[in-house]
Amino acid sequence: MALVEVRGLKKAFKKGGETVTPLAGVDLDIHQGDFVSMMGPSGTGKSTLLNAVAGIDPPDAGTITVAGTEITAMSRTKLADWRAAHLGYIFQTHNLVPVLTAYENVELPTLLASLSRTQRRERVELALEAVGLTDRADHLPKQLSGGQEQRVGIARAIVMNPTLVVADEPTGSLDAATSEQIQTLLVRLNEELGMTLLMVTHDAAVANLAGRRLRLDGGQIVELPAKSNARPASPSPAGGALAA
Ligand SMILES: Nc1ncnc2c1ncn2[C@@H]1O[C@H](COP(=O)(O)OP(=O)(O)OP(=O)(O)O)[C@@H](O)[C@H]1O
Repeated sequence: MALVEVRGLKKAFKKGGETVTPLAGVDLDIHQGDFVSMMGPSGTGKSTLLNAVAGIDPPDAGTITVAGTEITAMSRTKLADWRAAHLGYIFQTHNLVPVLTAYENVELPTLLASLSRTQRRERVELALEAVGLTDRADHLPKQLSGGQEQRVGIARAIVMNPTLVVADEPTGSLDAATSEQIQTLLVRLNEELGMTLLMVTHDAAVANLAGRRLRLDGGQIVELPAKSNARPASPSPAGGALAA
């Protein structure tokens, strides 16, 4: 059984007098340890699919099952609890709370879980270490570079050792050098920490980091052939250092 099973997913929006149908019966399997990228024309529905899989925006029809739990059958309240425990979301812009330090921003998701102070501290320290920012823990977002802010956002996404990490244009607002740092980090999350990643990007080079590349167009998913220079699928077990 795949880690994520999407079946017959449909979503339409009314725009003016028209109906747009970004998802017209999408089927998709994502396996444990996959790094999957998704490209496609602007406005085609990539974020709509990502947000459905993330349990943020429910579909009109179809089912999404993650690690055996059908999230499309959950109430809004249960879904919020599920997201807190199982989902990491990496945004295009980091969305850090400006008055909190890097440490406190990463700590936020842990406050929703029943963890002791020591367990919380261990998780936050591991996540900051994973993104190479241990020495910036006490800095406010305005004291960090754009790349460091994005790394804090990534640490916050992985601090609960999520079942699935989704990323919507994670390098979209970064300069080329900073984008490369974040690309390296995404590959490490997958290869070294065994995280399962679903990433939307407009950048073909970033999409090519992934072991599997998808294209969403006309409401359907197309699996692109593996690139000859693509990295092999990661064999590493889920959890890695953050599993503690
Ligand atoms: N809440 C909404 N209400 C109405 N229409 C919406 C809503 N959300 C998305 N849409 C429409 O659905 C379509 C798909 O949007 P979506 O943001 O998923 O595309 P995308 O592929 O992620 O685009 P981009 O690459 O530009 O980010 C677009 O036509 C968009 O305008």
